[in-house]
Amino acid sequence: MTTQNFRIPLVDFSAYLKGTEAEKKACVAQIMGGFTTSGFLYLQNSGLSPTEVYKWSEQFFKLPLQEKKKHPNDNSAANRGYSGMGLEKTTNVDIDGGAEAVEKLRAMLPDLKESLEIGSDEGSRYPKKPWKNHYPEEALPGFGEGMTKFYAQCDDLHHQLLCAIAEGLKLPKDYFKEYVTEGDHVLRLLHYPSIPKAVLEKEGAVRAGSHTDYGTVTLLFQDGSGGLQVRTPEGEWWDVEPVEGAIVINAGDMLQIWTNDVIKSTHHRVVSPPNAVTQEDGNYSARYSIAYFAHPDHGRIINAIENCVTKTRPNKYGPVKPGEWMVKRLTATY
Ligand SMILES: O=C(O)CCC(=O)C(=O)O
Ligand SMILES: [Fe+2]
Repeated sequence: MTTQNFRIPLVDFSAYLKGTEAEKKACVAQIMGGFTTSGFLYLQNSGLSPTEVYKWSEQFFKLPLQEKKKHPNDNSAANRGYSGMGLEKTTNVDIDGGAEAVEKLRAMLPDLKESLEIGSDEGSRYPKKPWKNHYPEEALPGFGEGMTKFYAQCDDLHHQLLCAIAEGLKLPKDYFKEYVTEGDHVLRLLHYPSIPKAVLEKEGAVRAGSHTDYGTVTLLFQDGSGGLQVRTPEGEWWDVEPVEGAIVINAGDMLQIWTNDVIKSTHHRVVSPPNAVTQEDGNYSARYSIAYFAHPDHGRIINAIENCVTKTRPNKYGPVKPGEWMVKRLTATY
């Protein structure tokens, strides 16, 4: 593949949800076009709105640091709670170099962001887990309820996307369904604080370092700030400009492993926004995003799908346990 056929299609998902058979088929082809080239697409008319969650997110990050620190994300297996500025270093150097390589990178180029990770809550939909979410209910009553609702809505969209992907791979529509029942997904609220222009324009400075995501797909809601970039096969950085009302969807490592590289889990990062207007004080304004990392059930085994393995495309990855993959990568990057 070359940069020439690299694309991030703008997909009207209502064609898949409510269209005729022909419209559905065309929509599936568009989705696969994105996932098999750039690994990214924009999704419109998904029925999902992040407006309420953005409001909660702004309120959460405005809380005093000592309040936020009452809810630390200090356990990679749980992956729930607050991470302060520069704590996580999103990168892939862990895969080859391990935690030590990440540590070196973090010292040089810390990520300029803070985040709150949220997992599934025990209830009618998901089983009990050994960990609980850190909801700042005292400071923000209703926060937990809002997150639980949005988490499930994102999961519904995840299921619909997996059906479309299965169809695109010529598999039964519910092929993936049995692998995604336990709610091992992560909802992450992200805040990239306002920052002096000079800091972000320093050589190598990033709001979030280059990395791939770990799961099936990521649903990414970004505000109008810009700065998200995806890496082309030639190693150039391609702007994923914000499109109002559209969700950015990208494939993660698990889909790449499952499909033996037919679907791409592409490197992406967040840098200084290309069209940003600086504030009067010379700062870039704050950026908010919300990411939903959908994951297969952590205890399952993922192996290459049969029709993605051919003589010319031999099985590249061994069997992988999603939970082990994620903990290994999170342990190194935090
Ligand atoms: O904030 C963004 O736009 C991207 C964040 C991201 O890629 C991640 O958290 O994995
Ligand atoms: Fe990411």
